[in-house]
Amino acid sequence: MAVFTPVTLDDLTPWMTQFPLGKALAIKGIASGIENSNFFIRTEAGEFVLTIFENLSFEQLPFYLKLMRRLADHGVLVPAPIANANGNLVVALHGKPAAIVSKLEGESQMSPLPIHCAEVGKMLAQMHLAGQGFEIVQPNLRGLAWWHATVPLVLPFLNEDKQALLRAEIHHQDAFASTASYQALPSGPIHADLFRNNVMFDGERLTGFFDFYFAGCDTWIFDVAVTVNDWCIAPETGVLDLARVEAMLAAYHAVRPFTAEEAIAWRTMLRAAAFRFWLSRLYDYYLPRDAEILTPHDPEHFERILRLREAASAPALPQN
Ligand SMILES: Nc1ncnc2c1ncn2[C@@H]1O[C@H](COP(=O)(O)OP(=O)(O)OP(=O)(O)O)[C@@H](O)[C@H]1O
Ligand SMILES: N[C@@H](CCO)C(=O)O
Repeated sequence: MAVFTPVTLDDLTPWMTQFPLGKALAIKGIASGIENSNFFIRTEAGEFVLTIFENLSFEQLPFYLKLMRRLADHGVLVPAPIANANGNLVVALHGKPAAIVSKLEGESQMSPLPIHCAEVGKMLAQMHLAGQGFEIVQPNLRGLAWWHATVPLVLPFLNEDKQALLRAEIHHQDAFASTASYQALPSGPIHADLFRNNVMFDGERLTGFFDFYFAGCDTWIFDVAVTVNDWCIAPETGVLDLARVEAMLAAYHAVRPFTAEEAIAWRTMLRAAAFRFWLSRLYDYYLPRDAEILTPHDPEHFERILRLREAASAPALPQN
């Protein structure tokens, strides 16, 4: 159950009159998802998704909604936010921020083949390029500063071995973040959570990226690493599947060539991407917010991946 704020058709009908979508005809809560209240809605203009944001504020939301609007306008397949009569993309519903976006066709591909990974790599590169020059700068709120704030909170729950791993990795990431190679990495708005459950496919055709609510400004190569660490692994072990890694990286590189600094950063970024989700999963596991996280994700999955990425060299990035 992921509807924290219920909405009925009677609630929706007067609220919808501010949107150019005709009359509201039906509303249905979406069961999956752990962050927000999501609904499929049908209006005279078609099918849409209504989201009520449970944790993000009115101040934070324009970054995400305007970014999605910009990406959609540049031909990147993402849900297009719908503005109300005053041009606002975020409007209060039951006292909380809410937005309507277009509904993507298709479903998540949880057992991707190299062809799916290539589609994701290509669209990810297109997304990075389309985000260049985006006027709102909001940092990745799960970046280095958040890691430093969060590591001390989870350390008391961990055994010595895990504590040592967490400490050593944040030290390694700090050291790399101060290098000239890191400073030279291309950056801009990134999705930052492009897991398989945040992409839709219709067969082999990618129909869209969604769930942009962890997006922020950070290095593009970190976004690639997050994506590879979920799409291109054996799910039980976290070991990289070379055919899928190569398919994703080659497709990305064909649209937006990797730089020499990114090749230097690659292995550290794969570790950073594993570390980020190990840490957030530890935090959600040991310090859950109210009753919202009903089934916390398994932290050990990303601990395993971090250990693997530390121990073994990563497949090289393509270079021109
Ligand atoms: N624009 C959209 N088009 C089609 N389906 C959507 C769209 N947005 C959300 N959904 C559906 O709603 C579900 C939950 O959405 P979403 O993943 O954004 O929720 P969430 O609360 O942020 O969850 P989580 O953080 O666990 O991913 C998705 O798995 C998807 O099936
Ligand atoms: N993708 C995150 C959840 C937040 O969307 C995880 O698997 O830990």
